[in-house]
Amino acid sequence: STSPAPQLGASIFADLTPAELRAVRSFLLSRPELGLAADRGDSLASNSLFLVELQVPRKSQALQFLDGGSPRPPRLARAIVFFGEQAQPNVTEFVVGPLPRPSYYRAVSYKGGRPIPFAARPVTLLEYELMHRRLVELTEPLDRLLRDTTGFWYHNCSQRCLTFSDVAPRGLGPGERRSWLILQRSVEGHFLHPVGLELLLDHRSRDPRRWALQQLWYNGQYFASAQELAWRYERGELALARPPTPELLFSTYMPRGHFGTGTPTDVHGAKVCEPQGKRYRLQGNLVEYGGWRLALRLRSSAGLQLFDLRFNGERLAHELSVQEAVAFYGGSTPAAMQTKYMDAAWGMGTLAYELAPGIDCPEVATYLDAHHLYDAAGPVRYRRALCLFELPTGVPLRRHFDSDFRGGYRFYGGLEGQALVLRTTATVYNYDYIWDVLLYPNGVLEAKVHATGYIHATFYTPQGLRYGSRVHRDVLGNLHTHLLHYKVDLDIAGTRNSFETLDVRFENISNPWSAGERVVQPRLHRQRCRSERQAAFPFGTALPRYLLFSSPTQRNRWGHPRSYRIQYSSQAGRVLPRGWREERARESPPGRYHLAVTRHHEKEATSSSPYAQHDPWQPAVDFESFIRNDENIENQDLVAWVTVGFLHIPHAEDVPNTATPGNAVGFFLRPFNFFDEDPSVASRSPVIVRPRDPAFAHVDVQRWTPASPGPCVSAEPFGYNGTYGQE
Ligand SMILES: Cn1cnc(CC=O)c1
Ligand SMILES: [Ca+2]
Ligand SMILES: [Ca+2]
Ligand SMILES: [Cu+2]
Repeated sequence: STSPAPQLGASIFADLTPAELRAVRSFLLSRPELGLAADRGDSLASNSLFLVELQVPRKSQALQFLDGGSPRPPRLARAIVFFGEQAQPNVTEFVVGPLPRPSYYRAVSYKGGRPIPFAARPVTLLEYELMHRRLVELTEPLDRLLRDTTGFWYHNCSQRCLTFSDVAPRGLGPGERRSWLILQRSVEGHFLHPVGLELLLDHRSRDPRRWALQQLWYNGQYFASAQELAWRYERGELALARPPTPELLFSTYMPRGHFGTGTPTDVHGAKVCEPQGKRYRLQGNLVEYGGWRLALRLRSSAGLQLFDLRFNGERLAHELSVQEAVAFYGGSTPAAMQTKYMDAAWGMGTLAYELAPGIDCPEVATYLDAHHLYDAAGPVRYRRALCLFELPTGVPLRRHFDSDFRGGYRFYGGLEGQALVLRTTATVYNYDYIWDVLLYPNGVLEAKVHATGYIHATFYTPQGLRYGSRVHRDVLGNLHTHLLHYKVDLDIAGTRNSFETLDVRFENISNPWSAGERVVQPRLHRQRCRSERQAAFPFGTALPRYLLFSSPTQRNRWGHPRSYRIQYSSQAGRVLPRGWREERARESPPGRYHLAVTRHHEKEATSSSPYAQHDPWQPAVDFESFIRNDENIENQDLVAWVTVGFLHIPHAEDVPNTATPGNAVGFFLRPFNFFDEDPSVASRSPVIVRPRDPAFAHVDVQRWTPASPGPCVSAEPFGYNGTYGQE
């Protein structure tokens, strides 16, 4: 587990242990003035503790401690309470401390200090259970219709049951809480089995008896009530959805069909092995590998959060973390057109379910459990929520064959390619995101996310074809844009940095060595961004190709400012037209921008919140306010807010699942004149081969690793000839 090893600096960023989570819960429950219910019972009109997690130390305190001299910052917790019992129900966040024996708490607010409306809270398991119970009652009039046309039903069901997927936002303006629900057959892969009925359930009241269906959509038509729909059915006035055909379940992983070649797939394929053991070190939440050293944790809201990222002892970033994942859809059904998912509100960080060895991570990976106190009466253990492993990248980190162009060579040099992978997943209902951070021994860090799992699908009608592909008889895969948001608090050779872009412009000059001729060629075009507005790059405009964070004072041996570069692998684009009334909110967090560079402020710790999904119109964290004051960003502590993403137009091959190849986006952090040469020269893994005689009959192999790696790699010892020529 990632429980803190207190002697290590990294431990100040370690997630709370189960004992610490329990201590915070007991302390808050013991405060009579908070009136917290010990168990959530059956009522939404109670005061309940929703979340407890680490309150990350302030950056200034953390650095003073990590860089020596100052005492360890107090260990604090963040707690979210739903005050549902009050006349004016609300959500309040608290800081609780000090751990391990808390003695105080204080309410805290987001920048701007706006109270968090009760209607903005995430949906709890209790609310889902109550929604289900109410739906059993409300769908009773539809029993016959559902049984006849789908072969499944909701009311009084023990087998052949229907289930639902709910979409969000849950309304069209602040304070609303009414959700469109997509009814689906409860079979393996139910997300691909919409039955053609969508229901709008108003569940705003704290009293579920007052919850009601406001509208229904059945096979292309709207109805004001379940009774109206049932009545139209009884009278034979409905265009009916067709019952399912008794074929193999198309949404299953069960194999079917054959490949066109005889490649065996019933034996194991290639595997990762560590012939001489692990080369990385994990102590508590501290990871060390190939020059890298960092602290990790898993935030309940958004997941992976790394701190104090260093290479060769030098800090490169204070923080690198996932902030939000959004998916904005289009469609002809009400649920599809309403779907703008913002996954932090669905507890994305807690949705890191068990990783399967050999599939989700190599067998040899190290697996870590996580503990979350999120919508539960105590800490919940998530087995194997995170893994780390050294991965052969399958491509050399660098190599050169130095040909003599006469059938021989002067030398061959190669450095095998490996990276340490930190991996976790988030299964946000239908979708599975695989979050990776890769550490390469040349000082490069890659953040990458793969999308897989089931598409969010709706019932096929011909009108749907404007919004996606028909992927089965009754199923439309709706188009959507995925946006993934990261915070990168780069500290390049110190906390004071400047930001500039570098690209090329073409110059047209007279040719200095041939009078009368012209030379057209690229030259460097450098643009220093002096303020936050200048460093905000909206979608729809070309992102300069080099985005550089530099030290204002330190230069490398060759006189260049020591810099790191952010390099994108992304096809993110706009999800709503600018200016549309919900654009500001719905694209917030920083979904308007490929990149925004802001001044670091403690009050701007995250770009999203668990409340963004349910109150996108007045977001608790208004990212635009981070840049609205257009602060100077020269020689300041800077934070990069990075958005990557892609447009997903589902297609037949998204069945049964979206596949990872081609569905990965991310970014690299790459040194750019930060070092004097490639720091991977420190690796002892290169192999150099030199011919020993002019006939190439013998070679000298120079290496710093054993000639034969060990038992799990082919027994053939290393050999190299290097000559080439006619047979
Ligand atoms: C229900 N839900 C919330 N987010 C998702 C993932 C994207 O489609 C699903
Ligand atoms: Ca600012
Ligand atoms: Ca910084
Ligand atoms: Cu998708």
